[in-house]
Amino acid sequence: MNSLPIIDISPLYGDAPSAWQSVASQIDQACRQWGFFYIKGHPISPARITDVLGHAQRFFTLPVEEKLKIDITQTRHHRGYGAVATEQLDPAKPSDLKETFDMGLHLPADHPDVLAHKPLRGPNRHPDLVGWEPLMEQHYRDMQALAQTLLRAMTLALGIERDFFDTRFNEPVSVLRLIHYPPRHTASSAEQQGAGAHTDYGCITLLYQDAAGGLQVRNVNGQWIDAPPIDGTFVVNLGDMMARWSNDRYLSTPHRVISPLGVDRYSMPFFAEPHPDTLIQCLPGCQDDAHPPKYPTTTCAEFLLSRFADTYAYRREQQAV
Ligand SMILES: O=C(O)CCC(=O)C(=O)O
Ligand SMILES: [Fe+2]
Repeated sequence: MNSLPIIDISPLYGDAPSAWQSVASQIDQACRQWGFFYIKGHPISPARITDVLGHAQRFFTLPVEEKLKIDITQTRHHRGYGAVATEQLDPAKPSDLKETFDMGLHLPADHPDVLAHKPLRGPNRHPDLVGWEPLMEQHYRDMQALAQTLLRAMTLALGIERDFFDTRFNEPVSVLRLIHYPPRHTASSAEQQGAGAHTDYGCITLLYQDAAGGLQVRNVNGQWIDAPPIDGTFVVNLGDMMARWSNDRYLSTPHRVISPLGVDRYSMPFFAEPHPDTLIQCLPGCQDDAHPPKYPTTTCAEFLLSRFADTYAYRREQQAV
């Protein structure tokens, strides 16, 4: 249990339907043992990654007043820039040493959910940088498609209808996040972590990380294992909604980021989360007399909002008014 599995998902893009079964069973095993794995053979090109990363670096080097023009704490629908220490993933540690940009599905002002002031629904808030908006909107769509391909493979392992997730990811609340971890300067400053230990909230997360390193995953024996950058891969992990859906057959595993000494780190997680009204309840194949449902039924939006309130002080303040 010292290194994460690497799964080649290129057969999911070929013509042989039987290849799906083999990829699905590798994913199934990784989800049960780790809740974490790498994928290679995915369709997101290296040129795209370089382009998005270059834009992220350009954005994060802007003066903070410029970035705060799209301050996430001034929104109710979770879009825009989060300055250093906006988020505290581990309540036992200081706030995280990272800055972020979050975007979701762009919904215009006249969309029924926006008119009804539904939480997490609304327009994206992009910085005013040439080429930014079309690139990020395209990347969001491509990451969503990749997530849904993986989820379709997972339906084979979970024994549910092939389109189970597709129907639930209509107008999803998935988030594409860009993160900059400023360098840590002394070994003792490890106390303030880049990202404190946490589990993800959603369904699955696809993470690109640059070459700096620092991501760690807690294995089933409670040891922290490095998840080093591997060229051409994404790190995939399951979030709490998938653990709930699968009655903990699939693991939502704690992880954290220790910022490397003296170097900046950039990463880009894509959090795949379904339509806000989706019921998160134990799947039929994941329960029996010996394994009754462990979690009460909730909805995607209700669950996400309660987790956001745990990690963001500004959201607790918003909910109090
Ligand atoms: O930046 C990373 O490598 C991981 C970030 C993370 O775990 C998160 O944002 O949920
Ligand atoms: Fe995470």
